[in-house]
Amino acid sequence: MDKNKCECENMSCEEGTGCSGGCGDAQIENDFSVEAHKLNSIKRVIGVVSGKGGVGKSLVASALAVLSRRKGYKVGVLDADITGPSIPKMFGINRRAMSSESGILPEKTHNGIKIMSVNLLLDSDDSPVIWRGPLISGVVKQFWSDVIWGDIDYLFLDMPPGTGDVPLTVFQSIPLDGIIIVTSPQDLVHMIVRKAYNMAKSMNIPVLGIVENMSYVKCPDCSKEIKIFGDSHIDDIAGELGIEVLGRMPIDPSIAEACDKGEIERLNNDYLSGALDFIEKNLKP
Ligand SMILES: Nc1ncnc2c1ncn2[C@@H]1O[C@H](COP(=O)(O)OP(=O)(O)OP(=O)(O)O)[C@@H](O)[C@H]1O
Repeated sequence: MDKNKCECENMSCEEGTGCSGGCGDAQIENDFSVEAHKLNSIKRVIGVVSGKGGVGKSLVASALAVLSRRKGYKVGVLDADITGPSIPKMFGINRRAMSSESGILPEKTHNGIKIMSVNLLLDSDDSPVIWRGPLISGVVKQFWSDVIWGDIDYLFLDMPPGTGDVPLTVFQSIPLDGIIIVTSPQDLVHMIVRKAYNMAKSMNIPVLGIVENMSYVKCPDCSKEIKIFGDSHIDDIAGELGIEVLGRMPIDPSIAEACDKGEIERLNNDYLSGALDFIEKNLKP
């Protein structure tokens, strides 16, 4: 078989890039893993992914970190969304990260969540990151190998959006214990979720489940739930793929306000508490 032309039907397999999904001759080497920093003891690594941008992936990663910290776990958030880093802003962090002879030190939030993001290394928050894929992947690897996370029970990875080259390299570089797919209710959702699911499966990474964001908005006067994007298909998709629906979040102005003010740690809702219960049960630190 022509090595540049894979005839399998694996969704992450593109002509010229080879196949990562187990189709014989055209299989590419899929282990680009890097060693974690020697001072790190990270028990569980959970990737939060989305098939496309803007669906609330960073919000879900941050909210899960906040909930698990409240339960007393040692928690970190690795912002692997290098071209659209939003984690520091959600936590109200605008300091620059420090380094020591041994490595880079993550910043700590008010409640003690450790954060690393490219925004903590740039001169200013609004400097654009106009780098190509390999450079971006290199930075994510450094966040794993050069950052002194120390002892962490749960490290949440805010993955780069989509199912292209960069998220693929992150999948291959960092030993993920599982991923959570974030989506919004819309017609394309079947295809988008399946793509993210197939990508994780082709890397042998367990898919923990799906979180649906922006499921509805509650009328402030009559509390009626209005489905702005139409009916949800998330149960059908989850059933088809044999995975769990871990939570549904409405469009909630208090969430948007907390994110904008950098006060996500003050949010008090239980939209994702079921998701954390599931994680605790299935991925004990
Ligand atoms: N359920 C919600 N209710 C209110 N606001 C929301 C909700 N979900 C997301 N938002 C708002 O949308 C913004 C963008 O969300 P977020 O950064 O999590 O998306 P993303 O999927 O990570 O985007 P990207 O893929 O571009 O990085 C948040 O900062 C927040 O203000």
